[in-house]
Order: sequence, then structure tokens, then C-alpha cells
Amino acid sequence: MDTTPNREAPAVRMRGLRKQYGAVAAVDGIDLDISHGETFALLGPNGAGKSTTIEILEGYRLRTAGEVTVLGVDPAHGGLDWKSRLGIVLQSETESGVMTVREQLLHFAHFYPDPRDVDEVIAAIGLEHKARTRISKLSGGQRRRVDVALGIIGRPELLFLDEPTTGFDPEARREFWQLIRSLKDEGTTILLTTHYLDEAAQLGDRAGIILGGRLVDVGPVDRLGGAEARVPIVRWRDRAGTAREVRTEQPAELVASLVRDLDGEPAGLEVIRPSLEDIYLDLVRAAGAAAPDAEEAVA
Ligand SMILES: Nc1ncnc2c1ncn2[C@@H]1O[C@H](COP(=O)(O)OP(=O)(O)OP(=O)(O)O)[C@@H](O)[C@H]1O
Repeated sequence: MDTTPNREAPAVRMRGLRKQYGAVAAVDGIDLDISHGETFALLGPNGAGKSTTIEILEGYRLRTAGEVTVLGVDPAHGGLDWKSRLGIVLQSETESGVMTVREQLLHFAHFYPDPRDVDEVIAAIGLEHKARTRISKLSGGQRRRVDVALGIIGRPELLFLDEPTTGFDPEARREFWQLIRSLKDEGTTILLTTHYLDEAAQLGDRAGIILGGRLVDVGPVDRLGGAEARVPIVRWRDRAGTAREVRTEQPAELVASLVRDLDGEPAGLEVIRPSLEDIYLDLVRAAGAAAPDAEEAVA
């Protein structure tokens, strides 16, 4: 078997990736390339197959079928050199033990050929004041920050973040986004799963929506769902009290004509620009409704 890294390949390449757990197809034929230096957000509801996909890429799970390379190497056969080029923040928290934050980071830094400075990483995650505190005495959100610190201490080329900010308070999330942007500026490739659509919008160059183990849409975050999905919606009630809804690129024109026709303010008037969350929920609903033929929707 050839395990020589292919340096021409994208940072992550999947073709026909499948993972079967008995009768459940957790991942059901994913094709995707992620470029070097790209931040890619994987979105999808609970049980969609995000973690399974990421864990296959990390080498923690074996695939049932398909081709995968991560930094040019098949993760099923990645050695220590390959692992040292990855940073991994799993969904579950790291065992806390009795070590302090600083001790834990120093301990892990020794496993890598070119680790980051421990105190700089502690500052980057905003835990300077807890550096000498035992991890078992930290709050859930603070422990999660330690997980992120452990993921970046080895100066990874490719960073996997599985729901990294779950449990963060709003300020900590914003600080975390800043940290991720600085890693991106250094050229780090990042694959992130998240349930927070604003996080995907803030960080992702592109995002993919995974549903029932299939990618139902992939693209720049501001183009997910296509142009049609972003067309404003005007809602009102007509004279008979019936709810009306029209999608139009010229909502002001429509509202003006309604005011003229009704000779006054339309009842229950709303002009809505679909948010990323609306678009995501529409995609999830549409793909769910089309589930038996979902192959056609796979990007
Ligand atoms: N070890 C396992 N054995 C059997 N089934 C599994 C196993 N791990 C995951 N699954 C199933 O595979 C499917 C995908 O799970 P996965 O954890 O990848 O989803 P997810 O998108 O990461 O969800 P969440 O957002 O809840 O983390 C689910 O139906 C899950 O029940």
C-alpha cells in the first residue's frame, strides 16, 4: 500500500465516503474537497453525520467505503508524523484530571515537533487568570476553551473543531472567533462543525449542509440555498382577512401598490429578508420532504 503523502492534493478530499452502522447509513456518499487555508463549516441537525465524517477524517473511525485523503494521506493509515500535523477538538470534553491548565498544555506541547508557546496559547483562549487552576475546578465553558487550546498547541496545518463553542458565553464566542481568524491568517485549514449559523457565517469561507449522511448543499455561506432563497418576502392580510405572501426583489414597490389599492395601511404587513437560519431551515425541511429521492439533491 502506498502511504506517501500527496502534496498536490487538497487539504481534505472525499469521494463517495460512506459509513454504515448496521442498517444506519451515518454517512451516505459524500464528495467534497477542502482547499489548503480554507475554513469550511459543516452544518446539519443532530444525527446528520457531521461527527462521523469528521472522525473518519481524523483517523478515529474507519470508513465503510469511498476514498479519503487528509493532507495527502489516507487517514486509515496515517502515522504519527501525519497526526502531529492535525489539531483536533472533539465534541466531548477532554478528561480533566488533576493537572492545572498550564501543566496540561505543557504536557501536550511535548508531543509536537514545533509547538506554540504555552503562555501565548493560554492568553489566546483568555484563561491567563486560570492558568494555575486545576482543570477539574473550571466551569464547562472554561474547560471547552482548554480543549480548543489543546487542539492548537501543536501548530496544526489542519484544525478540526467539532462544535467548539458549545457552552461558551457570548463574549467567549467572540474571542474564540477572533482566535480562529488569526489561525486562518497564519494559513491554517479549518474544518468546523457547528449548530450556530452565525458562527458559520462569521468564520466559514464555505459551508456544507449535511442531512441524513448526504451533503444537500455546498457553497459560500452567503450563497447557500441559491439566490431565490434570499428574495424578500412580503406578507399581509387582504380585505377578506386572508393571509397573503409574495416573494419579490422589489418589496417597496409591492407595498406602495398595496397601500394604493387598499387606500391605507395593509393589515398585518411584514417585509422579511430571510436570514441564514431561515434559509438553512428551509433547506433542511425541503431535503427532509424529498428524502426518498435525496440523491438528486446531493452536491
Ligand atoms: N458508534 C455508533 N454506532 C451506531 N450508530 C452510530 C454510532 N455513532 C453514530 N451513530 C449514528 O450515526 C448517525 C450520525 O451520527 P453523528 O454523530 O455523526 O451525527 P452528528 O451530525 O454529529 O450529530 P450531532 O449534531 O448530534 O452531534 C446517527 O444516526 C447516530 O445515531
